[in-house]
Amino acid sequence: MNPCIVSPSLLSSDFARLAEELQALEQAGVPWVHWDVMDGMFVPNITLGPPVIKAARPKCSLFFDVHLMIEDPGRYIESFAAAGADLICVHAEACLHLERVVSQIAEAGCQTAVALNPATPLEQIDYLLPQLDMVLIMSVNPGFGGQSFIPFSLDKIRGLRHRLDSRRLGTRIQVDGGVTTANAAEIVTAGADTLVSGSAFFKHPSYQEGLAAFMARMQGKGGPA
Ligand SMILES: O=C(CO)[C@H](O)[C@H](O)COP(=O)(O)O
Repeated sequence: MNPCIVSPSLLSSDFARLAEELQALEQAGVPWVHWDVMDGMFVPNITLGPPVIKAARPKCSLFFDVHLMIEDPGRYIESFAAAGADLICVHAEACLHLERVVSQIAEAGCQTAVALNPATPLEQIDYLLPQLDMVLIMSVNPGFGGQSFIPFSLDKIRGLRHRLDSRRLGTRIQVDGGVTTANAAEIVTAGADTLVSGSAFFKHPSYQEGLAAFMARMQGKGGPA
């Protein structure tokens, strides 16, 4: 399994102070940040696009984990890559030709990832697993922060961990939605190595504390929830 990573979801950050937020996260030792890109079509919410990511890119060296919750994302892969994405994640449900879009991400020089909504079965990406750097298991229906973790997601994480290990694949398993310090250990025990957290992470008085609390839980050391 890969080393555990926390990727705070910027959806819960202060967008009016985005550059300062990124710098504070970097200083706290956070390795990745998760950008939630929403188009008001694939999900019932609208957030940001390539110009915001491009403006943020020179402000920090954080790994930009870009989650596209948009229809037909193949139209925008090169724009997000040029804006500074390190990893681009597209939804299986949003792509008519998923293999083509994943190849497009790799050709654009980014790490590749596919997200599955809670009700989408793992079988949809079986053939693609060797081409993926990461699979994102959505543990809420995408669109908004602050929702509750859907319990059957744990079974899905276990199923994916089994599929990856039996094929000796080092693909990361990311989990997004309702992830807190109270359930982080259970999610990692199920097989995930990359946790996205928005509301639970940003509620910590300092990002250093937030990161320490999540890492302690992910490494099975307990600590305050
Ligand atoms: O993709 C998302 C919503 O679609 C967010 O990344 C996710 O919901 C994070 O927020 P929280 O940790 O508060 O659930």
